[in-house]
Amino acid sequence: GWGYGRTNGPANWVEEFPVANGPRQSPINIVPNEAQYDSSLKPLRLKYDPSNTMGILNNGHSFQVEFTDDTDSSTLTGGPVSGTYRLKQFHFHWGASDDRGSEHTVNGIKFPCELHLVHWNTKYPNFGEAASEPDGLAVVGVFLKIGPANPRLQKVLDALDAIKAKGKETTFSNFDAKTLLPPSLRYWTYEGSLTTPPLLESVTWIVLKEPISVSPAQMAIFRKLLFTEEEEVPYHMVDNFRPPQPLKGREVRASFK
Ligand SMILES: C[C@]12CCc3c(ccc4cc(OS(N)(=O)=O)ccc34)[C@H]1CC[C@@H]2OS(N)(=O)=O
Ligand SMILES: [Zn+2]
Repeated sequence: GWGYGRTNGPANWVEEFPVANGPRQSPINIVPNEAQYDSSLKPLRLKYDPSNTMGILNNGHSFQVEFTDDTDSSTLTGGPVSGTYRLKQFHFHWGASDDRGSEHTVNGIKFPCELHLVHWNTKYPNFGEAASEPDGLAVVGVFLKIGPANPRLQKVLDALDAIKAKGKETTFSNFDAKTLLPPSLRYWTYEGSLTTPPLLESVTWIVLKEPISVSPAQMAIFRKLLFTEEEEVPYHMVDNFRPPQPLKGREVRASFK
């Protein structure tokens, strides 16, 4: 199956997923000077209920914290979207070293890690259905920048020992995803896709301008995870990011001047 290696990585995905060369692929390089300030963009409204936290899973490509999505208690509204989008999961992408790891870049700058909070449009019956609609998903991207250790991130990192190998999951409860957001919710937004197969072109991307901090020691904890299953030859889960894709004429809007 697909992965991030030399023979099954982002350059090969088009063989099985031809949409990889589609008109609205993600991630992209964001050039702030070319982003159009749009005064009609509304403030982003994120309301997360910690009691919706279900568990934490190593899916072999990243790890994700999953939320129950049967009510409107953890939602994204406002911002560039209309309607209500429910939080389904959040996950990360990171590098083998602190000089790379993010999917989106800013003026070509890579961050060591990028957080994605994945939400689906409640005008569709469920997450899977929404994922195949052009306005089905809204993903909030948050850059992580090397700095002081992030105490809110630490609660997630402390759970990783229990999900070291692909397919492992464990209980994880009462996590307030809001604590992973920076003070400012100023954002860039553009129409894009999933950044992993099936690369569906169903995502309204909302990339926050302000990063949150992560320490080098905390980055080392991400890198102890494995892409591989317990019985297999172990490969560390690192460099699980897709590089920026062609903009193909898309506009990137800014919620701020
Ligand atoms: C399409 C699907 C739902 C969404 C989804 C999928 C796969 C990879 C994904 C990667 C993401 O990561 S990212 N970096 O934010 O893009 C975000 C969402 C993803 C499948 C899984 C179930 C749905 O498939 S389905 N229709 O039920 O069979
Ligand atoms: Zn992602």
